Amino acid sequence: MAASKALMASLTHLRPLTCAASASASYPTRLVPQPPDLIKWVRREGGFVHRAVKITQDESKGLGLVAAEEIPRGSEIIVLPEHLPLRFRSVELEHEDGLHSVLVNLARQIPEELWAMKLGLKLLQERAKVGSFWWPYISNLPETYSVPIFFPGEDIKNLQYAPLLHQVNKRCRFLLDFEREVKHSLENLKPDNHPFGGQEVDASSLGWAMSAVSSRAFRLYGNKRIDGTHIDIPMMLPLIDMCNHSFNPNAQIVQEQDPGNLKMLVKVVAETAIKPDDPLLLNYGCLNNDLLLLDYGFVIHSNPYDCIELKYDGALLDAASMAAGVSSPSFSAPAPWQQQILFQLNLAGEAPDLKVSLGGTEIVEGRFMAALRVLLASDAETVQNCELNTLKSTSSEAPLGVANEIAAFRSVIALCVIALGHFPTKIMDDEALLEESASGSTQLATQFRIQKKSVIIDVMRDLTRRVKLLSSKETVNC
Ligand SMILES: C[S@@+](CC[C@H](N)C(=O)[O-])C[C@H]1O[C@@H](n2cnc3c(N)ncnc32)[C@H](O)[C@@H]1O
Repeated sequence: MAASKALMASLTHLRPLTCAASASASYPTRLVPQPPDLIKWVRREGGFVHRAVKITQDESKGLGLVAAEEIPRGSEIIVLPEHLPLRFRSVELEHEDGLHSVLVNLARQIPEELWAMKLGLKLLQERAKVGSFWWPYISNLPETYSVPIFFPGEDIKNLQYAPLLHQVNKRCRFLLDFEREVKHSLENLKPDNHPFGGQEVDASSLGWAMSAVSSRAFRLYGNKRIDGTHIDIPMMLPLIDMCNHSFNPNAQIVQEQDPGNLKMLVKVVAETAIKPDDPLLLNYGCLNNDLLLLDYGFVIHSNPYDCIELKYDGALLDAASMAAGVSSPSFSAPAPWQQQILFQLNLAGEAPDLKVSLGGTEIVEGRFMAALRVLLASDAETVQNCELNTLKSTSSEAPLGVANEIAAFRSVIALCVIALGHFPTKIMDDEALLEESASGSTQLATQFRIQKKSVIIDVMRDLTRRVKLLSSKETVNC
């Protein structure tokens, strides 16, 4: 079967666009068994790769780059000339004698939040083309991705966290709908006009391309707008995208103009001195585990940016604050002056944003903190004498008095208890499951939900400490 597929590909000058079933999450195989040497290719194409750079297999992160010898701080590690990054250039595509205007039209149907699919179309096109300039790069890409759109249904449920389930379902639904759109646009196209050389494209190959881009592309400066600001463009950066992620990176990406030809160079520069055998690590962004799992297929233990999302709901908040000892909270029936502040916080009104978060660097999202303080206060004047920014900040010390602050923190603690109770399993059960030889996706889903529960527990700990501290202090008024 595989041999006949390969034969077909060579006869038709095409490469098949399939997405293999996921192997091990940490060791995904590459698109071809022995892909070309990426470092040599980058150098051959006029790029620079520091002699210390080697590609190696990391224990849990797939392939990665390491330094074989010391690299001093500030050194250039990789430099890519302008023609190596892979990007979606609609203007160029439209001018290619109408051949790929199909791609441009398809790209227009992709919602902005799924930008990775747009560049994914270009990646699929290049993957299908024999003789593609980027084949040495594309053949080095993983064959499978550990993102949840490829999880079995049971493991999507195993995430146990509604906001992420919603995002995963949305992406799966999009891929199925988009598959139909793509098939429809490709119907009756002559082979010469077919952007994928006549090959079938389905939800699985679209998912492969979207995940390849979301887990590897970087959003960099593109051309300048008239006002001098730069357009943000996602690009796939050969070799640079072999760097794994850390919130404490030792390297960073910089863009510079080549003084010779004024073209844009993309560089990786050592941010710290890098010791022999150290991995070369970039920071993909201050991302919570939802985004890391959804786009990159991994989660970070004790991620300082991880948070949980809750809906601002008056009835639930009344229940939580009553459980915390507040006698008659007014969350579901705010006074007009309180309602007015909720409007300002966009927690009430015609199109309110009711998503609030706990955890991360803020502990309690500013808008939510202000709402709690205001709704638990009884004196309009004291509240109106306070700046909204002061009310939003957890580091402002009890701006409406100690009793108010304690009631607000206790209400959040009670809310955390309710949120924890919504998870069908306890951390202990999850940890026991991880001890068993569960599949890669079950392990990822389990690690994800353990981290979410840990965020809630950490918020409770932090707020309990604050309540204790406040209880021992005198009343502080704004
Ligand atoms: C830009 S690529 C890096 C190269 C990749 N490891 C490979 O084998 O091609 C990003 C992918 O690397 C893996 N990765 C990067 N940083 C990681 C980390 N800190 N923990 C776990 N996996 C990581 C994830 O699979 C992610 O989707």
